[in-house]
Amino acid sequence: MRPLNRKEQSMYDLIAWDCLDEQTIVFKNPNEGRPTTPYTFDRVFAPACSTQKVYDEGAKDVALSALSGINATIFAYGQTSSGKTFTMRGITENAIRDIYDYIKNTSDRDFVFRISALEIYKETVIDLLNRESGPLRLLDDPEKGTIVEKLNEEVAKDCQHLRHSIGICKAHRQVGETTLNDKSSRSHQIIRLTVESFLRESPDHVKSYIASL
Ligand SMILES: Nc1ncnc2c1ncn2[C@@H]1O[C@H](COP(=O)(O)OP(=O)(O)OP(=O)(O)O)[C@@H](O)[C@H]1O
Repeated sequence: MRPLNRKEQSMYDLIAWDCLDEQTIVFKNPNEGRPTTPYTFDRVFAPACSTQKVYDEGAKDVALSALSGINATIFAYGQTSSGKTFTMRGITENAIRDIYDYIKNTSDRDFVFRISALEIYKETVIDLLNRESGPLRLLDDPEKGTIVEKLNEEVAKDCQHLRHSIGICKAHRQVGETTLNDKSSRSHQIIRLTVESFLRESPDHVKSYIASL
């Protein structure tokens, strides 16, 4: 649950749900006489929870599992203005920090990161790292599944470079207004990070491959 934003506070809105515990929320029924139904989740984060806590307890393990070769996805789903963009930004920043801390502490391996980012807006797929490329086509590949033709994939040279690329995606996203959110994303965004890692003592052809990136 997110706290009320400035606009909602200025309109004296009220939070409609109570967190009973870390798994349960219940609708605050204005008609006290009628019982309300509790809804149970794996984990509920109350409005005062920091994004750091949401990341630590809800996303960190998934983000770091990618470093051990497991495909991992973190996604936010919900109605307009529920806090998806806000939360995903915090999660992405925390994940980048932890990934680069992991690299620093893994001295026997070299890592290569590639980033790609797309936006789906009104049925059109756009490359967020190269908006000028125009709408991209989706193709069905019998082995790889759905692929996005000509989607740019950049090698992230270091942490700053990765943050810079994510900043470009943020700047390139469509923003509009909905009745509930002045800065609604009005679109879906997918950021993909691909990780390759090699033992430092790799054969020469692997070292020259890394150097060529
Ligand atoms: N955890 C939070 N703490 C404080 N403010 C928040 C939090 N989550 C969201 N907000 C604020 O609530 C508003 C709506 O959030 P956000 O834009 O992230 O929603 P959204 O789900 O991405 O909406 P849309 O689908 O319309 O793009 C913004 O003003 C944002 O700053």
